[in-house]
Amino acid sequence: MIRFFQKTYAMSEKGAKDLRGAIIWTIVMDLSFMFPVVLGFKFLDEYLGVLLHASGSRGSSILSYVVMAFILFLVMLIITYFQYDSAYTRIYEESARRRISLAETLRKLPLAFFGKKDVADLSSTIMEDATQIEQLFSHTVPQLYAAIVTIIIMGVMLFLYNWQLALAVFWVVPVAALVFYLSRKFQSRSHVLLYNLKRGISDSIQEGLDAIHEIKSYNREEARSLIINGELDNYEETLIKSELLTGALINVSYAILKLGLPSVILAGAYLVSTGTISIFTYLVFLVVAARIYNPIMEALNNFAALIYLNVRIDRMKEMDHMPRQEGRTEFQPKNYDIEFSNVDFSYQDDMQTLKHVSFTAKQGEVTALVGPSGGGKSTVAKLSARFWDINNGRITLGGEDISLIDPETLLENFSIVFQDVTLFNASVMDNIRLGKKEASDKEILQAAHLAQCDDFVRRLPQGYATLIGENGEKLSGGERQRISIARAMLKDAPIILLDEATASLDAENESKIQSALSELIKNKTVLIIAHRMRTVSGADKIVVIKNGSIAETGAPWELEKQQGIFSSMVKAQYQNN
Ligand SMILES: Nc1ncnc2c1ncn2[C@@H]1O[C@H](COP(=O)(O)OP(=O)(O)OP(=O)(O)O)[C@@H](O)[C@H]1O
Repeated sequence: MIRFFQKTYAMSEKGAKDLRGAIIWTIVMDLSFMFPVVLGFKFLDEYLGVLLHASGSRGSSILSYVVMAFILFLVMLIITYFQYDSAYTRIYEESARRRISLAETLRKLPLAFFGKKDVADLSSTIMEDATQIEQLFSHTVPQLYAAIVTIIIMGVMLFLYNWQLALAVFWVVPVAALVFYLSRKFQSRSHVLLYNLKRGISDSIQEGLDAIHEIKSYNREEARSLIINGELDNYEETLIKSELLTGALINVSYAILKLGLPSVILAGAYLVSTGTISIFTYLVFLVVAARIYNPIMEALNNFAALIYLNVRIDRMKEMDHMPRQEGRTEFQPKNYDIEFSNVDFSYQDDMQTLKHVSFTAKQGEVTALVGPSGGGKSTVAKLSARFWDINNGRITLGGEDISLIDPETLLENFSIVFQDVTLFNASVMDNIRLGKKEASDKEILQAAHLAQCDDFVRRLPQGYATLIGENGEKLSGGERQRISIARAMLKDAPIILLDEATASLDAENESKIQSALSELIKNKTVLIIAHRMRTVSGADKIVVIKNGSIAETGAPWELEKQQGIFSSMVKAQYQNN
């Protein structure tokens, strides 16, 4: 049973055990709700038995019934407490565990996985889905399983008591369940459809918000609204259709269940008239028939909710089964040379991005990746830090295969300065501190100074304590980049990955960043994505990447002599300047 719950509901072992406990307590609670009915019948049997089936005998006093009722009330109270504790407290604990485990999964996914589209989707899986699931687990699931077991127990007891009337009570249940079962396929399909539509809408909204500047500057607000409105209309239409059909099927099931009571009335009256059963038995079944269909309807309702749960659980399982990046957490390389040997890589199955890429970026040297746009420079740089795992070949750091090293451990050795700097709505100081969380204020100020941040920070209202807005919106591109360089300085990792995209900066800013960078890269393994040939002349080694393959490699002066791609790029750039 534990295994079944773990597999079906993507639960931890402890969570599955707690769910079993919640179900057992809910069964006990459901059965305990029959205590007053049983006591009532015993009372009726004793006091009115003579009238009903000529066998009553007054054994107990009314006071003893009051005492028994009080004791039963206390027992029911205790049972309800345990049911509450098992269904709510523990299931919510499992929910917390589930969220933590999803967050852990995210940590182990390749960095490249976190495209903008997926981030909206992932946060909705962690927050919204996990909340829905926790509600279903605390209410629906224990109630459903408990209702099934309770109804079976009561059914067996009623059949043993009188099979003809039990048949009159229960014939409707399999028929109603059959209608429900037949509708299950439809419900399940429409829930998957609705869920995916909803995910699509949140992606579109997220995308719209992310690109709000572009949308406004190109006057695309109306077109964008039309797209989102269209998606919302489609969702609404599908939702109404699904609700109508699901509602209709559920109501057919309810209507069938409602035939149960008239069946008992008719069959009971007939059996009493033929003297097959006593009026007392008839009464018992009438009371049972009046009470039993509500829990069955509830069970059917819960069953419908469970179908919805499955869609969400499947999404969680999908996340759980995504390929994770794992590896050794101890890593002491003998040096920091990065070596690519025959590396093949593709983002999508049908398109190879890198083909047989081999080169070495040596420690203490600057290796510049150059080549036409879209050739694969950024891809090579990111692969060296294991943002993705490669398809073929080997990438080593200090002779050790990086695919065997835990990505977080590996990244401790990298300082990365890319074009798209991410800043947080915190102070300048705290944004730089991201490079080394235990750094003292003095170290941070030193790194900021080296990265030429002092002059622009001085102009900010509270200096280094100024909050810089969502993703540093109050700063210019060059200022953001210098903060990113300060972070890298502070981290002082042995390998530097640098996207030297400073072409958009003015001359003063550019020279400041260049001097900051020259401080940063001293004595490190430096892999630089170079856009300007001027800066590349100082590199120790050039690797020209074109169409995903290495076209040329060597020292700048060697390549200039070859009159190949590199030399024509250098010439083209000088002609343009
Ligand atoms: N996340 C991604 N998913 C799918 N394809 C991608 C992804 N990132 C890059 N590509 C594709 O891989 C190829 C190489 O891209 P890459 O960014 O490595 O080139 P690049 O040489 O750095 O270009 P640029 O100089 O313009 O920055 C391109 O065809 C690009 O469209």
